[in-house]
Amino acid sequence: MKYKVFVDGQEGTTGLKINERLSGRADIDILKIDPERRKDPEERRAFLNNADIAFLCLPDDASRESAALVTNNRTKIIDASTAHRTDPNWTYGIPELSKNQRALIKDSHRVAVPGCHATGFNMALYPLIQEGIVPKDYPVTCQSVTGYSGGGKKLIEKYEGTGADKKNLESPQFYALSLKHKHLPEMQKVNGLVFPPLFTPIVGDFYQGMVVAVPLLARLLSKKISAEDVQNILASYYASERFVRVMPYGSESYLDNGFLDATGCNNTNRIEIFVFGDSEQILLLSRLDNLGKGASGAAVQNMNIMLGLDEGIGLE
Ligand SMILES: NC(=O)C1=CN([C@@H]2O[C@H](COP(=O)(O)OP(=O)(O)OC[C@H]3O[C@@H](n4cnc5c(N)ncnc54)[C@H](OP(=O)(O)O)[C@@H]3O)[C@@H](O)[C@H]2O)C=CC1
Ligand SMILES: CC(=O)N[C@@H](CCC(=O)OP(=O)(O)O)C(=O)O
Repeated sequence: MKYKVFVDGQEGTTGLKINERLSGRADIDILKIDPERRKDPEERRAFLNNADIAFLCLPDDASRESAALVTNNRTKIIDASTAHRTDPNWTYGIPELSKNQRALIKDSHRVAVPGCHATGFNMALYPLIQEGIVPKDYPVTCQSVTGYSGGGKKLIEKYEGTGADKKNLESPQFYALSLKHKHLPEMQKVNGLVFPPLFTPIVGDFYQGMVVAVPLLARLLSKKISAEDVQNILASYYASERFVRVMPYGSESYLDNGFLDATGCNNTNRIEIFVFGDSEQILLLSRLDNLGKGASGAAVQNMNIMLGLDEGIGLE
């Protein structure tokens, strides 16, 4: 028996990647909607309700619409958008987050794939909140450097399209300067933070890959702890996770003459967590592929879990 999978948003950046990841699989039958009718709600309703698994790779409003179009209780939905990430009726799709999360995902019919920045942020910070090291009222800040595919077709067109004024795009650019980035609600909720983090993302002139930084001041933590201790804690927290690598403390050998590039996990479902610093300052850095563990890789990992399969099938 093959599982019937429908990708709503099959022509988009995330949809195409999911198709790529699933196309070689003998256990999956991908249901293809006529491209001309891909935005027609009635046609989508038919495809959505015929699928065992429906991936939503759509803008938020269209994702909400698709979720409402599913009227049977069999189709399982995996939503890559921001629409349902803090919705209590949906399960947050980071299986490695805690001991229970994988089981919750397995039993769920509605899984929200986390935002790419939020994935790096949550996976670095959550264990330290759980261990009572970072207090929930800590004044958390986060910086993140990402490739432009994170902005989907519109931002790709801006960087690659003909007629684009490339001059402005040569230097990395700060964005989301309203300080209301769409990932903030999930960053705050997952960790139970009292205050939203101060989050400043930066987009650069490269296609994919990202590094998310969370700096911590040891004197503001709940326990006396050094960067090396934090690395030990994260390494044991994720010790059995195949897609999470907590890099050795002081991992100078993973740097290129002191530089850390954002593309080191590209085309994988891997996340690498680095810890730098000393007994006063601690810097957590998560490196991942925004299109891998930050989107389509995570979506497929969640699907494998929801189908009761080995979660690594089709993932590197
Ligand atoms: N890119 C990334 O790194 C990540 C993206 N995401 C999230 O995944 C979702 C998809 O993002 P991404 O793939 O980058 O976006 P894209 O803009 O690349 O793709 C979105 C696709 O949805 C289609 N679409 C728009 N409205 C409708 C509709 N009403 N019905 C059917 N299809 C529609 C678009 O059509 P058309 O081809 O005509 O534009 C496009 O093909 C977003 O919510 C995004 O936030 C999540 C994690 C990472
Ligand atoms: C460069 C860029 O604009 N990136 C997007 C995030 C992409 C992502 O993965 O977030 P979603 O899953 O919520 O789309 C942004 O920061 O809004």
